[in-house]
Amino acid sequence: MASLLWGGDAGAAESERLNCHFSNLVHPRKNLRGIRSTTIPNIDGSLNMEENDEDDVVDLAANSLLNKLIRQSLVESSHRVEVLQKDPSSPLYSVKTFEELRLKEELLKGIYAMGFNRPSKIQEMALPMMLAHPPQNLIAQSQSGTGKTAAFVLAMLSRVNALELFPQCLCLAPTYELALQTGRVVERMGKFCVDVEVMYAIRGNRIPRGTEVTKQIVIGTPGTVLDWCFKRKLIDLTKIRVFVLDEADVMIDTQGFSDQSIRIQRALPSECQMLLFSATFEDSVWQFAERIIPDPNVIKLRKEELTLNNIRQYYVLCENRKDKYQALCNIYGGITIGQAIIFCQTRRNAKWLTVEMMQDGHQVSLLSGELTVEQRASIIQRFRDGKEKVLITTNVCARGIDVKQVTIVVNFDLPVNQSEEPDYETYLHRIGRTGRFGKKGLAFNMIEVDMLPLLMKIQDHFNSNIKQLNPEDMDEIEKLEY
Ligand SMILES: Nc1ncnc2c1ncn2[C@@H]1O[C@H](COP(=O)(O)OP(=O)(O)OP(=O)(O)O)[C@@H](O)[C@H]1O
Repeated sequence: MASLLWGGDAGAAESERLNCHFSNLVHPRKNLRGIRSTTIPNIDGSLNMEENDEDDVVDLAANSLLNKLIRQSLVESSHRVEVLQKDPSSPLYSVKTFEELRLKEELLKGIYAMGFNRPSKIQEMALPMMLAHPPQNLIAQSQSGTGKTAAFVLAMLSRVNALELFPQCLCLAPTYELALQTGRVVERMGKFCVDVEVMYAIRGNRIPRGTEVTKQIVIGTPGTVLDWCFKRKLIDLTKIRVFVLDEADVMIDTQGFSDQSIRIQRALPSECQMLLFSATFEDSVWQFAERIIPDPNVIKLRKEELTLNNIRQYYVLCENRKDKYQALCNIYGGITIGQAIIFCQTRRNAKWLTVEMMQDGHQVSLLSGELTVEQRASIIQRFRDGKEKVLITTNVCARGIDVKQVTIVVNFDLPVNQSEEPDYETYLHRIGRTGRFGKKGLAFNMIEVDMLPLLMKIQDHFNSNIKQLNPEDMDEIEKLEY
């Protein structure tokens, strides 16, 4: 291991940590791409919040990491699986137990030590294909949290030869932090695999030219991996047996990563097993997947259809921001609220509303884009645990984050795009936070008069009925139920 370090400085300590043999990786407190870390707002009443009028942009990589940090267990998917097998006559049954996969004893021990009892839906379908002889290529899509990482980690750990001291499995992830998360799964699942080691090809882990890399599994970001393979010649791609492209949807969202991944893939031997995973499957992801994975089996979960059918939508006409706040208080006082998420368009509005509500004695928390991912994860966790009943947020929370007990969504500001037109997708995703899994939900839109035409467009677009509510009419408000 000493040969992999580059001196006795702080960097060496970092490198030592990154190259360790399944040691406990400490997650470095770093910010993700696109997340500004300047000031962290105090939401404890002592408000030194800097005024920042920026809209928060949705960062796919940050959302993906956030989901991993707050997820405690498998997301049970009830969606239909579609399987397109490369060779339909090949007898690749799905499996119901891990034993049926004839995994190495030490892997079964690792799986059970992680508390897994049986394969998830995606694992049930994908593992027989991934572990088949000869190895088969696979493109797999399944929503976030359904067990994809565990599936391909199992495939990598099944195929490594601990006695051969060179990289045999290569996994590309879109960010430093996501690579570390995958590495942790390799560590935990491979806990009983003696002499199997993982190495991180990520920025900051600088390895001297000519160093011999002896670890069998390399996880990294495309840029650094490319550098290690072609410039520094640390990895011999012709010896790679399993190539994994994780989070393909996030990957193609990042400038340059598709091309870099394709360059790496082109240098792999034809017998290398190629696996691609993605939580979503838009056309662009599909086109990329087909370019990079030759002759694949395909597993897809049908998309979750977000609908507005079981959500009752209302709007309240207001003169200004103060007026909107008053209406919100009336609604809040008039009905029993489980938990509510309130969306604002800008950070400035979100902060203003947080202060107002706190001064009125409400327990609220604020989630906006300048927080680190770890801070956001902890806020969402507290909200999930019911420690706060109201979460005020910008668009950072519109997608992907699942808090089941939310019964009310408030659009304190309507979502609009840069051309000042309604942002229908975001509306659907915001409102879709409530009324999930057949439960009923309520949505309120606080509308200043000039925004009314936009609300009407939203109503037409979704062909749904958004009813006007008089915020002074407490009788009517009290009759609302969900
Ligand atoms: N068969 C299983 N039984 C029980 N828990 C599981 C099983 N497979 C995975 N998990 C757990 O479920 C959670 C989600 O799994 P995993 O991270 O593999 O999902 P994912 O689909 O890769 O998510 P993402 O799209 O965010 O990458 C993790 O906490 C993991 O430990």
